[in-house]
Amino acid sequence: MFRCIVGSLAWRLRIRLQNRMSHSLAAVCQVTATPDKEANFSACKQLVEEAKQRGASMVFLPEGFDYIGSSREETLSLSESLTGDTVSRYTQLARKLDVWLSLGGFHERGPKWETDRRIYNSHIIINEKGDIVSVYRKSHLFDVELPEKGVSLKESAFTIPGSSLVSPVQTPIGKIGLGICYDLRFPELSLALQRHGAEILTYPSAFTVATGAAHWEVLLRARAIETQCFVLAAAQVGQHHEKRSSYGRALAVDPWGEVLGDCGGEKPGMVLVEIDLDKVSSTRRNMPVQQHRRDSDFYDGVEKT
Ligand SMILES: O=C(O)CNC(=O)[C@H](CS)NC(=O)CCC(=O)C(=O)O
Repeated sequence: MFRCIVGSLAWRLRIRLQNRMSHSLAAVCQVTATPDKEANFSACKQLVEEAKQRGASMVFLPEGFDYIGSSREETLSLSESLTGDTVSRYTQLARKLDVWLSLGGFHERGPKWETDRRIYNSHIIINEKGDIVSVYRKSHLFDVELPEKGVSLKESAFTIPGSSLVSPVQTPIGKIGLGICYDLRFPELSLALQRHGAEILTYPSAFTVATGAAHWEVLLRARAIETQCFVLAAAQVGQHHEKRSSYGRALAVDPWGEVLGDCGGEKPGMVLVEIDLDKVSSTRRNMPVQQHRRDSDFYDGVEKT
């Protein structure tokens, strides 16, 4: 009798632990998108299926998962609305596989598309039922010229900046704050999301090779350390077309700043990482930087000398 009770308790505990583990596995992916939307969907679908099979409850795809265009014209003409074919295929995939998705940067036609032909760069969260639960539109646009590094991109030539941050989303792996790529360079954004309750920050990206080599890992780890959040960054890797390549190294970082997973800089793939939210609470408890932060007046007011 006693052994039976102990046995049954142990069994239940094991199931509880297993559930907890399997509910907190995240798959952070990297892909090489091209202008071919069909091929991109099929490559991403394969990654999502594999991630699900390996136990992930949420899968992260990078900025430009839908496509990377080879000219401004092509980028614009391939864009769709949230009700278009591409997003609807992903909502069906999420429902069929019973998995959450972060679609890191969708080329979304703007509200006045017919007249101005402008798009948003939108990070979409889809739940396991296939509902869109959040859309964040990239608010810092990458208009950067680095002549000595061969980088010249002007995102604002075709993209409208989003007008606000969005509330962190409750998911099976934790509360997720949404950013996109270049947003990573603005700690104000990550701190604001942390203040609004984020436990995990996400920066799906298509970093250039030159800026990635210099800044990618440092920035991601810094954002994790400052906010004491997990940071998940799906990435584009390799050559998209004759004019553009991306740095890769999709990364998962824990709240202490340790790299938990790294997809490398070579080819498409994924890393599976356990999101243990106890790491968030213990890191914040042991070093309460958010409580030590002074109010914004303090940093605004510099004493005159
Ligand atoms: O253009 C598309 O289709 C998708 N969007 C992008 O690839 C964006 C805008 S050009 N890329 C970045 O923000 C790179 C940032 C970067 O490399 C850095 O901050 O160093």
